Amino acid sequence: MRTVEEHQAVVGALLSGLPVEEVPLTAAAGRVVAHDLPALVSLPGFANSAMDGYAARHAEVGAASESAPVWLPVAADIPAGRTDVPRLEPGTVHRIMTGAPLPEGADVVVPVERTDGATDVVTITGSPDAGTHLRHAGEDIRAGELALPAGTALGAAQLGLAAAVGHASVPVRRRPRVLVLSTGSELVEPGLPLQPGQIYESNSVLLAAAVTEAGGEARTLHFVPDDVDQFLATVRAELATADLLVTSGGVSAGAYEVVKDAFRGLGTVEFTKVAMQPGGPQGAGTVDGVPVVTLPGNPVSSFVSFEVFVRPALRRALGHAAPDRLRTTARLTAALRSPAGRRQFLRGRFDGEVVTQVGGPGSHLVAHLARANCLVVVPEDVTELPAGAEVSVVLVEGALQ
Ligand SMILES: Nc1nc2c(c(=O)[nH]1)N[C@H]1C(S)=C(S)[C@@H](COP(=O)(O)OP(=O)(O)OC[C@H]3O[C@@H](n4cnc5c(N)ncnc54)[C@H](O)[C@@H]3O)O[C@H]1N2
Ligand code: MOO
Repeated sequence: MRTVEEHQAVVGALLSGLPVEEVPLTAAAGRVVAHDLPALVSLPGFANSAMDGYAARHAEVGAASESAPVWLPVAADIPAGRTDVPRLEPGTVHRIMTGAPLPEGADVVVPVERTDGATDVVTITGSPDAGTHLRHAGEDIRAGELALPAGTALGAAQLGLAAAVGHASVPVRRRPRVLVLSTGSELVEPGLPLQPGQIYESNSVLLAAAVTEAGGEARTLHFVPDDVDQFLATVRAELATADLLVTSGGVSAGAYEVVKDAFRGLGTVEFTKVAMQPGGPQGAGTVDGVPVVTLPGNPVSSFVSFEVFVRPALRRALGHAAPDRLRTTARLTAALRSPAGRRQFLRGRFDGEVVTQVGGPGSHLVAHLARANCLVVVPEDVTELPAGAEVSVVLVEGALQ
């Protein structure tokens, strides 16, 4: 039996770094920066005002108060975007707006609230300290400094920064194209009537969503019954355009294990057992040179196997600096048991402090899975944990929501 880490290494080795493409910022949400991106300009690009008010010399306005106002002529008006800013001559102020370039000679901005707002001669009834409400050139980042290191995931803030420092597009790794194929003669498309003994096919929806969330481009093939020829024909019709094929079902010990039966003959996919639960029966290899990972059919097993093996491999191929989920430790609200010799990935709900198991260990409990926001990891050599014990928790999608 393989350890979790051994099988992670096998799956990880199947996928290599994806080619780099340049995409416009508007299409780059969720992608991963492929090369270090420097700032093309400094931020701020020039000294500017942080407030709407009056650019002044502190020596001339610092003593202003309600009882002893200071009156000064307004020599210029500087809205944001003005490019020809005159120098601030002694004995004058400039009306200035937030983000507008600070005139040379000014060392304070008096907010409009501390004035009468006049545009000819302004009455100043108070002043902040020298240097207040000024933003300095380059205080956030300087031109040439590293803005976004390779491996950064592009969320809202990172995309905003990329634009702010002057990039119109970003180099990112191409999304891996992942084929998803469910197997099982009991499966029926949701929306159609069920006969006794049939169930709705759910793994392809689950896995395709997981692929997308991991940064891949999922293509769901129509599920196939437990028929080796039909399965192989379906796979081969599409495989050439894929970076990875993920199958579900047909890998355990029964009489109709379509995935195992179809791929074992090729000699390029290895079927094995991993010391974990759920997700014991696993397979990985290549078919016609294309990486293939065969996940067990129980929905929770498919989900957990994807989380443990496929997601980190996809994210590594995408160049993520942090391919793994965030983990934390939390205390259990109730005791639990775990089988010896297998790492358990129990479903849990973490509230930011403690964690509660959601449902039992059964890998068919998909409704309970949908209520969980984390996986509680119980090591192979631990069989019992009391309430209050500290456990390792993997925060899966929706954690803390
Ligand atoms: N004698 C043994 N039986 C089983 C073993 C074993 O070692 N010896 N392993 C068990 C474990 S653990 C798992 S996990 C499952 C894995 O089985 P398969 O990968 O072959 O999956 P199936 O038998 O096709 O299905 C299992 C279960 O999941 C349902 N299923 C399958 N595909 C879907 C789908 N696309 N959508 C929704 N539900 C699906 C299926 O109806 C079964 O109930 O084997 C155990 N048995
Ligand atoms: O190991 Mo299976 O994946 O529990 O249900």
